[in-house]
Amino acid sequence: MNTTTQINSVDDFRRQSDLDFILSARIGLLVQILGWLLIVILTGFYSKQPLLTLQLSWLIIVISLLRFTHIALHQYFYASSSRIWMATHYFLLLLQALFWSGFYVYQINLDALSPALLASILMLAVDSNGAIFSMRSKLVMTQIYLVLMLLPAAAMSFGQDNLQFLAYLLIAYWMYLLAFALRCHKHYILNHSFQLSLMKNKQDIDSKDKIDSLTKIYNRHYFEDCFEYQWQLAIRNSTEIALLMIDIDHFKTINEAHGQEFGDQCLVHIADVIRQSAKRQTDMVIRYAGEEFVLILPDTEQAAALKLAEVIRHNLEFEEFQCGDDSHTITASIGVGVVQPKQFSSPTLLLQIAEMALFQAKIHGRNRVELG
Ligand SMILES: Nc1nc2c(ncn2[C@@H]2O[C@H](COP(=O)(O)OP(=O)(O)OP(=O)(O)O)[C@@H](O)[C@H]2O)c(=O)[nH]1
Repeated sequence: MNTTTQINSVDDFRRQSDLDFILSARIGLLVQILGWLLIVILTGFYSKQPLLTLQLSWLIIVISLLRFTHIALHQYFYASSSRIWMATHYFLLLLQALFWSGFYVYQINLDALSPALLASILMLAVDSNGAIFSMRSKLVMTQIYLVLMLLPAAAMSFGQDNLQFLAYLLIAYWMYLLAFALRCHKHYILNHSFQLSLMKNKQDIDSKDKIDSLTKIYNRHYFEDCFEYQWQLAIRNSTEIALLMIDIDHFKTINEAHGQEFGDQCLVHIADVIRQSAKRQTDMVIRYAGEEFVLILPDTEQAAALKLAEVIRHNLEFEEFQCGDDSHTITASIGVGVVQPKQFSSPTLLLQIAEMALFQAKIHGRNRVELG
């Protein structure tokens, strides 16, 4: 089960803090059941009040089972109804807090110094302390939980002459827990903001490493990384791999006639045309050099590669490029190489074949496709 979502937005953060809140409640559930068993057995509460022990045991078991089921099913239902799911979680959690403070209040009215009362104070202290960490993702909920756990106990102790010291101790403890809760929550937020900024930096670096800033297609650096990989994949699968080397004709003249900005927009348009013409998910469009593009076509035969090269050449020529009032007809020469890579061969081979074919296309008059 994946408990960590990638945090890119406020919604992602809310989802992650909900999940942290839900999942960290699991240990608390065990503590509650164990704590209850120890209290009723070790303090003799069961022998004094067997019927009440059974009734309360049922109650705590039912609440714990409901909470356990709710936590276990979160992966199926949380996504579709996150608010209702969290509201139910809070409700069951607060019910459990009320169980413990109710038990304390009942004890104090029955016998102010019974062993079960002292044990339940210990339980309130242990559980509240554990809650600070497990609920660190939701500060308001932690505070409500502490109020329900400790306020009734403090108020009732205050009302008993011989237990007023306990009321002061509980209030002091409560203050300490509030400060501790604030600190834990602050750390939680800081940790996530740190992760978020790390992830953003990584995404920036990744995209700078791969993507050409002008045309937003893959850059040569990425091409060098992935061409070798595609080559090895083709060897492994015994498939052909095609490479189209596309060079824009007389681009220098375009720059000189219309200016650098027009030339830049022209390159963006060319990248779009190539990207739209190559429709397979596995096809890779790369800006190889200034006005030179490469298209890698994994698992593609010669006839299909030639057909696609012709489509690109045609689309470039017949969609006249327009930028403001200026327009220009773009033509490209395309060299096509297709090979079935053999063990221990180098991908440079395919690159050389396509480059030679491109050279042929240029010397045979440009605006044409040649096979290497
Ligand atoms: N606007 C713009 N021009 C670029 C960019 N990168 C390269 N160029 C220009 O592309 C032109 C390439 O010129 P050449 O290599 O002589 O090729 P060509 O003029 O296209 O001629 P042929 O390829 O022989 O048809 C140069 O003038 C470069 O300045 C760019 O990012 N933006």
